[in-house]
Amino acid sequence: MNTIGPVAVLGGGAWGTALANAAAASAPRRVTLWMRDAGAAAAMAGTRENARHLPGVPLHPGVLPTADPTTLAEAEAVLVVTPAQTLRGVLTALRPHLAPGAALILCAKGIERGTDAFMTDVAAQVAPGASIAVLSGPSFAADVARGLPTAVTLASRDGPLAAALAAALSGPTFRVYHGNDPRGVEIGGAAKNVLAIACGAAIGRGLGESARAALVARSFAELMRFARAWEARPETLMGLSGLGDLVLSAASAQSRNFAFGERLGRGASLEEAAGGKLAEGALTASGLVALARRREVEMPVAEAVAGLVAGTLQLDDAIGGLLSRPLRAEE
Ligand SMILES: NC(=O)C1=CN([C@@H]2O[C@H](COP(=O)(O)OP(=O)(O)OC[C@H]3O[C@@H](n4cnc5c(N)ncnc54)[C@H](OP(=O)(O)O)[C@@H]3O)[C@@H](O)[C@H]2O)C=CC1
Ligand SMILES: O=C(CO)COP(=O)(O)O
Repeated sequence: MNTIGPVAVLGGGAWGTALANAAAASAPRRVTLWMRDAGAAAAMAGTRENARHLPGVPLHPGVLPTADPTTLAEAEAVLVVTPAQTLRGVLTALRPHLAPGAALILCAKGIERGTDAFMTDVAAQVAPGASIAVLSGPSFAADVARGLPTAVTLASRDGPLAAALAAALSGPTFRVYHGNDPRGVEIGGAAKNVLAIACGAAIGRGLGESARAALVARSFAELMRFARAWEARPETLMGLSGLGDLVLSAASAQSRNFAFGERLGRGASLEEAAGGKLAEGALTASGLVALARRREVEMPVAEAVAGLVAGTLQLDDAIGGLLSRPLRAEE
């Protein structure tokens, strides 16, 4: 039974729009899609399309695009879908407009620069006492929006809440599994973006499919080591939000992180490689590596990406560094 009433989505990008559509399609309910730009919200309300971030996808009739934060008060669940580096600012500004009991479902994939904080920690600081969940997994916004089969995970320390939220957002082709290891789920989402950049760079540099497969496997080993050190459950990382999302993002040029790495591999500058698009991994690499070092976790692939995006390491040196590491037992 679907027991969650009105839903709000913060952030009118590709993923926010796709999730707003999914939330409206899963039950007859109001879905408020909050955007920072009143003009863009009005245009979307008129054309019923997010022409900038998700062109060609009709907005579900149940979705109300708006820039007015006072419309958020009725929401029982709030999906927070602005980029990771904006979470603190967006939640700080909008928290006073949210119902005190509203559950926060964090959908950005990243680690905060400067503080190296996980998304759940940022949210807990800004909204102490709020029920917090994380939604992540292999899911391109365009695929979800087109109704292609997709599966994600929604996790909260409050297991029954996670189950209720997952049921409330699931639809015939959008399958939302649930769990109680939000740390594991957010680690998978944040780290896979960094590791996908490495896979893109390898392909862009012409290293071939065998190299990509090796990188995926060694990246996954890094992910597991990191997760164990940061008190996440290994099984979580073996699921949709870890292995599933790593495989998707490492294998598809549809991934902005992969595409960013691929362009770097072909010799583009950092600015050219970004091409004005969001590549969360480039912003998260330094935080991931800092957290890994803090708990003495070896992450050579993530370290290489952090060096590349900081401009302190050249790609061929990064490749040489990875290939000349001492051979050892696989673990
Ligand atoms: N796209 C995808 O397939 C998926 C994305 N994600 C994750 O979702 C998050 C968002 O990605 P996505 O929607 O694709 O990104 P987009 O680049 O498509 O959109 C980002 C949105 O965030 C808005 N925004 C940026 N900064 C702020 C701010 N300070 N305050 C309010 N709004 C802001 C932008 O507003 P404006 O339009 O005004 O610039 C834009 O609407 C990322 O962490 C990403 O990793 C997760 C799964 C799938
Ligand atoms: O997280 C995503 C798919 O699960 C989207 O990946 P990109 O941000 O790399 O496009």
